Amino acid sequence: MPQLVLIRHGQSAWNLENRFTGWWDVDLTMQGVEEAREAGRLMKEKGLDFDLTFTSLQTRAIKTLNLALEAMGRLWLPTEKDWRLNERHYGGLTGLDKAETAARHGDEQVKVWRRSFDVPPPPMDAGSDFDLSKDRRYADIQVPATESLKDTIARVLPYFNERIAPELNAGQRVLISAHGNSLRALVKHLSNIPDDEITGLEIPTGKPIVYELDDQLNAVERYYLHER
Ligand SMILES: O=C(O)[C@H](O)COP(=O)(O)O
Repeated sequence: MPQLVLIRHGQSAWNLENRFTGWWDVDLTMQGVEEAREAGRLMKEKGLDFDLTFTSLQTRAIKTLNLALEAMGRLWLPTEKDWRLNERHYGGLTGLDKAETAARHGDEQVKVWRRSFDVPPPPMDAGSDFDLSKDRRYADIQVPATESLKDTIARVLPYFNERIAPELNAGQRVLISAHGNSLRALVKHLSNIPDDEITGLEIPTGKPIVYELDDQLNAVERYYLHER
């Protein structure tokens, strides 16, 4: 039975500061580092092991993966990094304080920007302090100006189908370290969750989610490892 584990990065500096982050490359806090190590210890203690790992091009997810693998004695495992596992791009909200933005635009509007399925936040202005279009890691792609969850799914899913699903089908045990919304995209697909329900799913930082999949890669079971 194919085995897939998903983990959202540990607490980041801007999770702590309550700022919209998206593609901006913030580091883990000390708590985030500890969450990642604890996730690795838990996976080892529960007897989980992997053959292949995948992550985004963002420091917080890469570090979470490495800290968890280190705790498992598995830093040597192969890792593929791809921008398509990045967090949803937060557009012009990037860097803003979530509470201040709600005070200015209202809770309802901020809820739409954060949790609607297909309404993207306002686009980022070219040349903004948080514009990553000239970042070397994105030299080969068009960096989005903003993304809804639907837009995020439109790049996460093809990547999953092209690069990850064939490995699962070949019997490889896979660990993916990514972000709240890129993981929502995957959970929506694997667990067949409707558009209007997926936005209610909150994924906590640093808690491994275990998927037991059937041969068509549909979820037989999905659970948080710390709850078993
Ligand atoms: O990008 C961010 O700010 C967070 O990682 C996820 O934000 P959200 O909870 O608003 O989707």
